Amino acid sequence: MTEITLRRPDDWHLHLRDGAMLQAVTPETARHFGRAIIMPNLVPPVVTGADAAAYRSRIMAAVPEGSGFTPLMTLYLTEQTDPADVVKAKQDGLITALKLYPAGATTNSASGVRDFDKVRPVLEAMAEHGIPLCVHGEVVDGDVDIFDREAVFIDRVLDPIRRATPGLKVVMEHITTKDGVDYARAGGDTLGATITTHHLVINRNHILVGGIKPHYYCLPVAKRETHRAALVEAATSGDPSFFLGTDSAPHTDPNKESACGCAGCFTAPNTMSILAEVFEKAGALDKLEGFTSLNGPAFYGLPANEDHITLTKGEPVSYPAKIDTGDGPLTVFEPGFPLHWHVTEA
Ligand SMILES: NC(=O)N[C@@H](CC(=O)O)C(=O)O
Ligand SMILES: [Zn+2]
Ligand SMILES: [Zn+2]
Repeated sequence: MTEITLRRPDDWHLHLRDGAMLQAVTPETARHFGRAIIMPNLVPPVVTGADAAAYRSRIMAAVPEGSGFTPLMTLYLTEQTDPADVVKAKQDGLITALKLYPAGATTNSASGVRDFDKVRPVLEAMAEHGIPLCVHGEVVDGDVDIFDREAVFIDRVLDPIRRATPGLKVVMEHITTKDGVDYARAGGDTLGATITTHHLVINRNHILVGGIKPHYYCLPVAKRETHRAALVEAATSGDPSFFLGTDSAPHTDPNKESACGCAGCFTAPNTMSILAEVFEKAGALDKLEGFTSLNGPAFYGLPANEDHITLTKGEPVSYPAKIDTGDGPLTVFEPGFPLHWHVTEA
């Protein structure tokens, strides 16, 4: 096969940031994607319906003219979140989901949840009104090894929350382990999982062997190869529980290439090329559309995009190694293999 046409894809987990970075990265996603779930971990975070409305306007101002890109807004769940504000924001069409960050788990998560009992009324209101909860699924306990934090979160936090709040729709964001795959697969209609582009490509050796590679450092951190293989198997299986959330998470080079570098991989520009390569290698190009364009909308109860994009296979394509932003240079994720597929019509 040398050409493939898909319903226009959506990105169910995306960081656009704010200010100069927002201006630089929004066109990179708007070029190929129809919609994206916009993460609320700004400083300060997007916590109220009014915050989401204001952020949405700033994003729309950065969307290139003629693009049909639609940001789907989320609120950052805190111990102070007011259930009534959440329900009103949903009813006003301002938000699509809420985001749960365990306090301290990842970039800008200081306002996240420490005591899960405190957010129970919000979770109950969300279950009642069909508002999905997107979850960064890692415990933060100092005694839990960073490579085990996802699996422990499922047992200690996620499973109890789901049992206590029947009907709550949950998305396990950016799963990185076979444990995550198995739990998502067994979870029925109210449980979905996003998988990033980079976790389909790298394992922990890519970060650490032959010198430390800060541009491969993200959270949850990439795990050993057996886990990467389980993610590829899940993404390419056609199981509607799994859909694309790139977690494209831009940080400038000085912030990545530092003694204490930020977590996040910037994959917006080349994600579709990388995914086509990964799915082709797995003999599953026919499953790409489900993963990028159909399973996500079905989980969120939204229609798939009406329009299409076409990818064509040819000589290796190159992407800029970096893009310039008003905040400084930003490195584009380098998959480490040639990319033969590129988007020829979008
Ligand atoms: N994934 C990351 O490594 N970083 C994200 C936060 C997140 O999604 O956990 C970021 O905001 O930079
Ligand atoms: Zn996260
Ligand atoms: Zn993220």
